[in-house]
Amino acid sequence: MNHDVSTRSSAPSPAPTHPTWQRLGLSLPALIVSCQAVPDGPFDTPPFIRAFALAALQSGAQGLRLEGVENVRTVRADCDCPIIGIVKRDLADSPVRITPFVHDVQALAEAGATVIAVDATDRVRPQPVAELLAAIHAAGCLAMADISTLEEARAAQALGFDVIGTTMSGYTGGPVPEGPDLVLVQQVAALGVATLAEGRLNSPQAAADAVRCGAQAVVVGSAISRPEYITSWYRQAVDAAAAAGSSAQPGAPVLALDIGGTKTLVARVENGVITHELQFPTQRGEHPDQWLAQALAVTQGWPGGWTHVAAAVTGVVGDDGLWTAFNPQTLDFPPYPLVQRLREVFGVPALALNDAQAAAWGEARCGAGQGDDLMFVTVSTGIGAGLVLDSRLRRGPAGIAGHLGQWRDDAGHRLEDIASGSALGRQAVQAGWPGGAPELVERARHGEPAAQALLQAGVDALAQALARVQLLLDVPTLVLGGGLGLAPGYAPLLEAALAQRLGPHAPQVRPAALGAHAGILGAALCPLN
Ligand SMILES: CC(=O)N[C@H](C=O)[C@@H](O)[C@H](O)[C@H](O)COP(=O)(O)O
Repeated sequence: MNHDVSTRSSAPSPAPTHPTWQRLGLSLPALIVSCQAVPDGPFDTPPFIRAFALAALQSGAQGLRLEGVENVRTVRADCDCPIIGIVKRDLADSPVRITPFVHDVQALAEAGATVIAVDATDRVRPQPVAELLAAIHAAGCLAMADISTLEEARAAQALGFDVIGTTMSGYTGGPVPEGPDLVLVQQVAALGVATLAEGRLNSPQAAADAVRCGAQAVVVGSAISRPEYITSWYRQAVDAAAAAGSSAQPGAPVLALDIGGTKTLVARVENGVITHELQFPTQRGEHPDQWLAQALAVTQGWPGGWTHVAAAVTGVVGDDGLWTAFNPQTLDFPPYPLVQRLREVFGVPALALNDAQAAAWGEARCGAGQGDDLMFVTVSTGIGAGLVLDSRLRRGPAGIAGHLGQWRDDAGHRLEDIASGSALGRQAVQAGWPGGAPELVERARHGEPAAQALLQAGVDALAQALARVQLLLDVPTLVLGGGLGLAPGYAPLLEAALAQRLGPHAPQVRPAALGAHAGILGAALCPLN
């Protein structure tokens, strides 16, 4: 049976640009399935490896990664697809396991491997990586470097490897992380090399995230071809669900974080009441790992413990827990697996959501909108919103529900760039009022026509957007928060602008009741699942 898999992909994909992908005949992004059995487990024989391989190729995989010369030879007899071959050895004098010897390279090439992968980590090894690379190329194969750090990726690129995989990240010391190393995927892709994400892509979502982070191909192994691992993940998940069900009772203590563009607030919340809290500047330019490390450090001595950790953050958090910046001017960082890292750093179950969404939930549960469906709108540095509809917080699978500030008017201006506190502050300074937005509000209150006109223009832009939301959703209550939203005189202006557009159908405008704590309380009161 022949499998010309290079023509099998039905997914629309960009033309392969990197020479490696062209030589392999892969359409991108490519799914490569690693068919490796648990050593000495019930599937650890060439016929089972062959069956996994053929099943994968019949279902959308374009290539395979196989361990062992016999397995490569057996599968090659049945398919023409690219095969990444490796040999694993447990050596007494080196931690390197993947294809450590030149004779392994030669045997894999002879058995039919297209690509040969070697461990290219910076560790003690029996034969230099450069010798293995030369042997791979001499055998007419492509060379893949399995690396664990950006430095190793750079070294492999300099040596002339054809493709670099993040395979070894998490396996060179210390506990193995729960999820894939998407930061490394992103860093390697930025080098401009053919980038293959590999390691702990244990869900379709994780594989898709790796592609979003720049990988042109993904290797998925255990989640497809190690039923023993898959079974144990299910076992752990159902056990954890049972444990969370008993611990995360309403009122149980929660550690809540609110990570904003300028400051991070951390608090322990029990029964909806803040028992401890602390604030520190968000170090812009640092990696999100640092922000979590600082939150962990400052909460270390707090008594009472917590059942889980909940984060409200600026930006977007999707269903998969991946955190991305929506407006990099507010806070910029690479896509970050926030929920997973919270779990790892704090050692307890975790959830995360957008800060305005969290504030909406906080106001709905214990603030200005108790019992009502509502729209929460914060007019502050930016403009954000959150929706509680039919008593449920609407986040959306991508996490973008409520990102009102990102709306653009007909001229292409983003709402928060023309109507937020910082936008009006900039306009005030341009008008000659160095006190920015607060001075603008003050001058408008005292009847200065120029200040009134500026403020009114911002209010009108927001009211225009809110009127459209209202026509779509018919929300009875609009809870208004944020520095500018709560400034004296702002709410009546907005109310009037809404009434002008919606008449009796305008929502009732109420000031937010929880102030700076809305996000942290909302996150803390969010159900864990
Ligand atoms: C570190 C190491 O030895 N990785 C090996 C490399 O071939 C395999 O055990 C992995 O299964 C493979 O990398 C795919 O990863 P995952 O099974 O997590 O999808």
